[in-house]
Amino acid sequence: MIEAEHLRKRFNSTLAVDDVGFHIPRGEIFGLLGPNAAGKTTTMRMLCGLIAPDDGTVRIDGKPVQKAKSCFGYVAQSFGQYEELSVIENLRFYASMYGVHDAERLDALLERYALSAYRNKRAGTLSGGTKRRLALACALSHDPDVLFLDEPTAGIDPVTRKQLWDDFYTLAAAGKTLFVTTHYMEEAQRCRRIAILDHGQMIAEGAPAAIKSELGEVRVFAVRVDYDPALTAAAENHPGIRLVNQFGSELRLMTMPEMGREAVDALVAPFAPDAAVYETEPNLEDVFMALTQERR
Ligand SMILES: Nc1ncnc2c1ncn2[C@@H]1O[C@H](COP(=O)(O)OP(=O)(O)OP(=O)(O)O)[C@@H](O)[C@H]1O
Repeated sequence: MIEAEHLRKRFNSTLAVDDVGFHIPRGEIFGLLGPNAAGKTTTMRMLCGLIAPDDGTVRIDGKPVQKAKSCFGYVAQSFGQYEELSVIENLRFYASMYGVHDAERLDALLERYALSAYRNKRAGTLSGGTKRRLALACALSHDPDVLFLDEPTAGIDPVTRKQLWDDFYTLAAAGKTLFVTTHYMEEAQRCRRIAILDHGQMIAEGAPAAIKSELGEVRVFAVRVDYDPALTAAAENHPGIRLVNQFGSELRLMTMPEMGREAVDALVAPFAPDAAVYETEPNLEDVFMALTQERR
């Protein structure tokens, strides 16, 4: 449904996107993950035809992107609706841009995205979650096959985020293709496939579970210990450790395969003699941090 090949975009001295491509079939939710300034938004804007690539091609449903605009909807990172207009006025406006004047369809969208109660409220007065639902309803007003969502749940609480994701799954199950950029591991984990972008380059692509194999042979140990700067420094300076990451009361250590349990115990003991240490599987955050930090 989305075919992008060898995309490249430069802004003055910054090579924002460097030879990026992917093929995304109908009905898939594809996530583009990367740190700040990795090139996610620039990639998405090229996919939508909002900016032209310096190199490379984009086809949506087999058509060049400029001829496929009615096939997709775009939800920008920042609220793109008119704050002074009411919810229904915004929806009518977006629908009319695509030649849709079907009042029943718009009422159904308000109902579907729990917006009926806010029908005549000014968009600027809505909560963050309700604004996201309005943006989604506007992007879907012409019933597109593809939806581009730029950080769709940034700044949204976990309950509202889950509700939005339930909506995304419903759309994918109905055959829509969703392309999502995100910083959140939990969100990336929900995608069928993801690509990790760093400094404009794709450094990994695949199903979230499969992408862990990009790390090669590593072991991950979790130490039940509160943050201790001395232990963290010792771990960071240890030649057998690839990644050190504190999560609340758990210190995660990604080690080279030859560094085993005894060596981790020996490292931790002088700082936290009673701390429980156990071996675990790498999670997506471990993969993301290791791949992006090592490039730095
Ligand atoms: N219009 C522009 N003019 C100049 N530089 C730009 C422009 N748009 C993006 N860039 C640069 O291109 C690089 C990639 O930016 P982009 O916004 O695509 O990254 P991102 O991964 O979406 O980041 P974030 O997660 O912070 O939104 C950055 O260095 C940014 O400063």
